[in-house]
Amino acid sequence: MTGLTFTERFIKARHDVIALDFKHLNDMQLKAVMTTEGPLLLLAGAGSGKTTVLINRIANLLKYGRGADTTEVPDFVTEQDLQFLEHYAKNPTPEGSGRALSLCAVEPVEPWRMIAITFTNKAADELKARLERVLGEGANDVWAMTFHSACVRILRRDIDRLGFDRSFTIYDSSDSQSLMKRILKELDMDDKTYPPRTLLGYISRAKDEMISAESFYESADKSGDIRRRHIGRAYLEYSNRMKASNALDFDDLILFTVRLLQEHEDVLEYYQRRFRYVLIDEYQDTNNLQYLLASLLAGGHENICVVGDDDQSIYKFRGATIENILSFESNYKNARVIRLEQNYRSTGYILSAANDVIKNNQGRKGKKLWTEKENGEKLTLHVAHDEREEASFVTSRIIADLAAGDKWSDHAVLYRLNAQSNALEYAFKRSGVPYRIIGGTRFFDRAEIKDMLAYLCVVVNPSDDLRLMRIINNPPRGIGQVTLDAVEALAARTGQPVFEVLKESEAYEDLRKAAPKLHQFVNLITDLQSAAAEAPLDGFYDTLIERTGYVKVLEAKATDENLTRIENVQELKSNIVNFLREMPEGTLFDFLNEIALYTDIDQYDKNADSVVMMTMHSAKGLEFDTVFIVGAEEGIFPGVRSIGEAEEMEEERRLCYVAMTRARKKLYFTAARQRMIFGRTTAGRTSRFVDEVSSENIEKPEAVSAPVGYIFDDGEASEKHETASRSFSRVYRAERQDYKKRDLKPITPPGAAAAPVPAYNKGDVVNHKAFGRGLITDVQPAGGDALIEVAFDSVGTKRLMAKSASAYMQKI
Ligand SMILES: Nc1ncnc2c1ncn2[C@@H]1O[C@H](COP(=O)(O)OP(=O)(O)OP(=O)(O)O)[C@@H](O)[C@H]1O
Ligand SMILES: [Mg+2]
Repeated sequence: MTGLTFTERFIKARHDVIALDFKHLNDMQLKAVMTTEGPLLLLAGAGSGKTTVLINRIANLLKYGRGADTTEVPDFVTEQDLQFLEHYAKNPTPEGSGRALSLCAVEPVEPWRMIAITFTNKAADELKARLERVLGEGANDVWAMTFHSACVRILRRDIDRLGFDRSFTIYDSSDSQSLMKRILKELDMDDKTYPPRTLLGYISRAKDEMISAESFYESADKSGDIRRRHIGRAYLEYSNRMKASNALDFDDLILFTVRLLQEHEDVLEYYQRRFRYVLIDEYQDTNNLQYLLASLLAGGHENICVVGDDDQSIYKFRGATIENILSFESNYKNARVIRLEQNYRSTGYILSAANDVIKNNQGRKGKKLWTEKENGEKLTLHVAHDEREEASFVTSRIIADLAAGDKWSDHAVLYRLNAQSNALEYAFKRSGVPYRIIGGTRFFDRAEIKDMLAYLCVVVNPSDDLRLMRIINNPPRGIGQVTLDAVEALAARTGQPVFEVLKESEAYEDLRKAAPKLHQFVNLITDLQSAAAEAPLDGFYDTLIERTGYVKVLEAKATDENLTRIENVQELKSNIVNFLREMPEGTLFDFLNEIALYTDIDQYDKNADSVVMMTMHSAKGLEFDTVFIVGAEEGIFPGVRSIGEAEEMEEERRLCYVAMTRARKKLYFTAARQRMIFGRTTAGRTSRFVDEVSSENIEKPEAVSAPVGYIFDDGEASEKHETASRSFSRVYRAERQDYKKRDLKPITPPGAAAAPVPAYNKGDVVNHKAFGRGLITDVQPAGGDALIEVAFDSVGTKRLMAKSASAYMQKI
């Protein structure tokens, strides 16, 4: 150690000791973990360990404090200590670890001084879980959460400064849409000319640029452009209503937090002082507001670490801008940039295929990932006749993998559009494949769940007009539409929340007749409020069901649909119970907070063994052994709208890159020659992205003959195909209708209709490829097929369709 000062020796020894703790990382990753002070951009490709670095960086800060930037030696370190460290770095022993830690932990950072932001709750949970594994309880105090949850926390504390009440409610996108629909009606605007979704898109973009409703309207008014003026009025009205209901939408959460921090210096100072370290994952997908928020939070210490990949930017349509990542170096003067190039996730063929695709994009920084892994299996392209054959291909591959020892949850099916999940769901249900669908009609989107949540919200915040109007006559209380219109008109005229109008209903001429009923409703809500204050949440939920009579009404007319609804209403209680398990002191208020932030990804519980289905967008950051990218057809993926639009096409290609790089070992592309989607038949040739994969990386069927063109309606499609396809499409539609009517009773594939039902009988012992040995306990004829119930030794009882099951299940 000659030539080095005591300090230099200490710094080196400390570095080496810490490195022992992170020896699972490569050199560049370790460097990123040890670079704790100042702005740092980690720009790296998919699967190169960005998120891994983020987690280890937090672990390092919590355990040792500063990284390689330490310049001071703590007073208490003696020459003897240093010699011990130098020796320990080379020959670590379990006995020495305590002493080494106490010497190296220079300034361990308190967990609450860190905020780590990711995009999905799932990712945030994973972050917390991984931190907990490394650090135990202490990890709980790290703010590891989504942008939205962080904002809710900040706003709950100080939103009164912006003239809102702290008990504000949060509107999800469908709440916003209902509100917008109502506004359009009142403003006499045609929702065909001004689709609510489009209007909300404008509003969202305006918010992202921090253009208030007032100034938007003002400039629209001056412009003389009638359309813009209408949009401005809708925006203005929307803002006013939100304010009156004390409600915030998802964009507001971030916008208001940014405003709060910009307008109130003491609040800004509080957070800037508090958060010494700000870390952000998936930085390529931040929009302007999120960028501002990150900059504000990090403004004090400027210890901001952002990680991202310009090739994975897939949220341009939401206002995300790659600029945020590309201009990081110019925004922060002392910014350091670390690049990672080794991919640890995927096998050689998969990585090489992903590189084949993404290299076709022009505007990119250009990087090439490499892997030490074997080449593995080539990609597979399967071209099916239609979406149902595609689905059965996926099913059979998954079941074959199960037979070979894989788990269901090793498999993910990714699609471009939620609607594509339908055919897959049917196939999975018929074959007993457990699956989890993320997105689509989510549990929380069901009408009955929205009703129950509306009750809960109104109990907490009776000024929430939108939700109150949803439940005021639901279940029916004899309050007619005329009365409801009058109530709303009065609320609008007097500028009061609907609930206040109801309370004084006899004072208004228009309401006098209905006043007793309206009062009953007011009493119901106030009673529920006191019940909520007294009972624990789960007990209160029972009271709510009983007092509102919601379930009783459904029971009175016990159709299948109503029974399912009752089940769902009950199922919400499982959420409450689970919530209370996690947070025993949790209040109704806390529960609603959590629910309001459920995004699609949250329902994906990694512990439950099931195949995961989701859009490619939702798959960001996740990884699976086997990935199916379904619907790889021109017009579906890439979508029609991107065809002929260079920029959009690049975004689709990035999405393809994201999807492909989710796979660890096996990657399938599947396409259908014709497809029924949104009630129409489409036909498209195989996706250009598949063509871009070099032939040495993918196995393709010999001759892929496919029609040219993208979307036909049924008539056109049948002209271009043989008569068979016309009748197919009609049969298929009819069956599908039938299927809907009979709920879960199956549809029969065309041609298979005449196939005999496999002869399974009650009492037969069977062997199923995926589920193993089972005993048939029931057989019921069902629309030309049979619904059989099998008690399996391994997975318990399952209900399967005989025809689908026969491919995987033999009598023994
Ligand atoms: N140094 C390493 N040695 C072994 N495995 C690693 C290493 N670094 C990361 N991994 C593994 O590689 C996989 C991908 O890591 P991670 O999810 O952190 O990548 P990422 O860059 O965040 O990917 P994405 O761009 O998809 O978000 C994970 O399974 C992780 O455990
Ligand atoms: Mg990641």
